[in-house]
Amino acid sequence: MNRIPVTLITGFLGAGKTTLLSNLIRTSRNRRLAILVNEFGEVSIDGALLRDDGRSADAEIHDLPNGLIAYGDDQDFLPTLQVLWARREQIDHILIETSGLALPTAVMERLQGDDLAPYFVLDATLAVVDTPLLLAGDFDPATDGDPVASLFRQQLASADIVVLNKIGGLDDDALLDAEARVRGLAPAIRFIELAHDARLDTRLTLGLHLHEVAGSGHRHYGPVATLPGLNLRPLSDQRPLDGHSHGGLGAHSHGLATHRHFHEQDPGWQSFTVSSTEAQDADTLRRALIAIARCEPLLRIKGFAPATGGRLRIQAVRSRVDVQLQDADTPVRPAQLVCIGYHPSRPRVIEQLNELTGTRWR
Ligand SMILES: Nc1nc2c(ncn2[C@@H]2O[C@H](COP(=O)(O)OP(=O)(O)OP(=O)(O)O)[C@@H](O)[C@H]2O)c(=O)[nH]1
Repeated sequence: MNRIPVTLITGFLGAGKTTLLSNLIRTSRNRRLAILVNEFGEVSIDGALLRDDGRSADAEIHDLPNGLIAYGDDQDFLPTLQVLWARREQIDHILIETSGLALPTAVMERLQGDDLAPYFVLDATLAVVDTPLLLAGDFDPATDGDPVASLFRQQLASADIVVLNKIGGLDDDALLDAEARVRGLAPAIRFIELAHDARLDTRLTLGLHLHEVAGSGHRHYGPVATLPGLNLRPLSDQRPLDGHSHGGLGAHSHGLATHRHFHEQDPGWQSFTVSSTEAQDADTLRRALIAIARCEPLLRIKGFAPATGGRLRIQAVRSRVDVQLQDADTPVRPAQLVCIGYHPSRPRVIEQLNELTGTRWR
């Protein structure tokens, strides 16, 4: 029985995961793809973007609303995979985009559990990196336990492949510097790939079989027993995955219950949606969002807004804000902006949007 290969795409907020996926869908016409998109925030923007791009003809998109896909209380992951397995004749490969605030290890663990391992096989885990932000030191820890730096590092450490994205305009020295930083943060990374404009060759991305061992049914991710140089075995009451290494912690063993704490969301990370029914002017909105991103602890803003002659598509990563007018026949709907940050204030964002755009937000 052929298992369905699964590729995980992880990476910090705004690194370019959805853009990369969109490009992969477009260039993988010979593979039938199922895409699971998992976002932090109650409104799904990424699934809409993938569908909107009109490139999803050969791919089916599933939005998974729980920002922590496959974590302890996620009720959607298993049923979704069961549905996909039931339709396996129509699916060649599954791609899962984790939220920018999740670790991929929860999915990796679930895939290797007894209920899924006979049917699915992890192909590879890719971590997408916003290279200019990496080079600017935005992921260097500001303080001990800095939430951005520590999540970024754990995401890299969980991956097989790091994809350096947004590299247009970077010279060789900058790329070597980025590679050295990645290797310093995650020495066990197997490959580093360069994505020009969020484009990767599908041959370097899908069908890599990085987690298969010839001649055996399947192997578990990172069991202590197979860590290089370690002659350890999982304890008798542990499943093999219980002993694995987390970024920065080194190899260690612990039970599944203790394991959970690594996957719990830091409550400081918050997402909220602001909306407006009034038409927005692209330039005014862009300037307003730049000003807001500079004074509020927001790391990501994305969504849509109505405008005269069409609708605006808004994408902001920190204070880099992109507002694009899309053609008039896309349906106009109330503006919905998903804002994600570390202890951001919704009332302050609304107050500033009202003031800076001259329109009413709530
Ligand atoms: N210049 C440039 N911009 C890029 C590239 N890749 C993505 N972007 C832009 O970066 C922004 C975020 O891209 P997304 O693909 O939505 O990022 P993401 O990682 O899916 O974001 P979250 O799901 O919110 O974590 C968008 O404005 C993209 O157009 C790239 O290679 N070069």
